[in-house]
Amino acid sequence: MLRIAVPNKGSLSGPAAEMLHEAGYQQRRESKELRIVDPENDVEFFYLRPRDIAIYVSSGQLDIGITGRDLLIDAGADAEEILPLGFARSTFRYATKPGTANGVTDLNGMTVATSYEGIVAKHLADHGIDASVVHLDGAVETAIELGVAEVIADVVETGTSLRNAGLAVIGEPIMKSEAVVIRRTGTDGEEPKVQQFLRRLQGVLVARTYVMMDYDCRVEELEKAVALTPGLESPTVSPLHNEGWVAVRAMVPAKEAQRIMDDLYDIGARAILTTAIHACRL
Ligand SMILES: Nc1ncnc2c1ncn2[C@@H]1O[C@H](COP(=O)(O)OP(=O)(O)OP(=O)(O)O)[C@@H](O)[C@H]1O
Ligand SMILES: O=P(O)(O)OC[C@H]1O[C@H](OP(=O)(O)OP(=O)(O)O)[C@H](O)[C@@H]1O
Ligand SMILES: [Mg+2]
Repeated sequence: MLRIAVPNKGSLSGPAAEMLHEAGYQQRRESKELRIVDPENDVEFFYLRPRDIAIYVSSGQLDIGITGRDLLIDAGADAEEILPLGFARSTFRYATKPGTANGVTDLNGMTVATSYEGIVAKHLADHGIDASVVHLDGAVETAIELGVAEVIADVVETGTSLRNAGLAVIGEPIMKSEAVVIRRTGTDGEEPKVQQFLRRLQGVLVARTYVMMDYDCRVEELEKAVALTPGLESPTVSPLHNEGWVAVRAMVPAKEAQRIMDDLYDIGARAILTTAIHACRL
């Protein structure tokens, strides 16, 4: 049975449960459940603190886990990313009151407050900066106002928390993060159960980002039309009863669907329609 760690709380837990549900896996019914077995899919889910997931996976007790890239790196555990999942996107950045510093090279001798001590200590060391790091559990934006630090390093999503605290980011992002699937470093990547789990999640990602597009066009315009809708492998082209016309079917990125429909219309395609993809195996 595949043993999988999933976040039990915080920004990652809701979207992770939703994605697993879309991939056909049973999920817990109430938030106090710490572990459930999904016998039909031969999987057991362990609901753990997102920050701890890399540690459990690196210990070898659990096969794979879902966590944030930033949390994985911060843990410094023996685990590696195998599939980015496209949700819980954020950047990790330094921020100060305006006028305190302009970038990491100005941080010598300062104190940096953060919940991600592993990332920050390494980043400072990599840049040869001698600064102190104070570990706080959360709400680190307040640390500057209360005199605990001159600088913070924290997750930034919309930037609202920083603005509310009168802080501004400095320097380049330390890293970009999103939810990721992880496994113990160096484990067998070909394990069929793991591969099947990854294929299911990839199927959800594709179903979320692509739509199916169908249209009719004149044979003379087919090459131009196919250039607009190349599909993943190649589009399906079927003859129509009316001679000189074909029907074309291809997957297109959902974000570009409206523009592609306009372009197809302009070259004479008609009856252009899109349908949602519910599930997929590439
Ligand atoms: N607005 C956000 N706030 C916090 N984390 C976010 C946000 N957007 C994305 N994330 C990602 O979610 C993960 C942090 O989740 P975690 O559960 O540890 O903290 P949280 O969502 O702040 O919850 P809590 O503060 O209740 O512990 C990180 O990978 C982080 O990059
Ligand atoms: O850029 P934003 O959209 O404002 O999001 C980022 C903020 O959200 C998180 O805090 P959270 O609310 O989880 O509280 P915490 O700091 O106590 O974890 C994070 O630590 C930042 O403070
Ligand atoms: Mg938080």
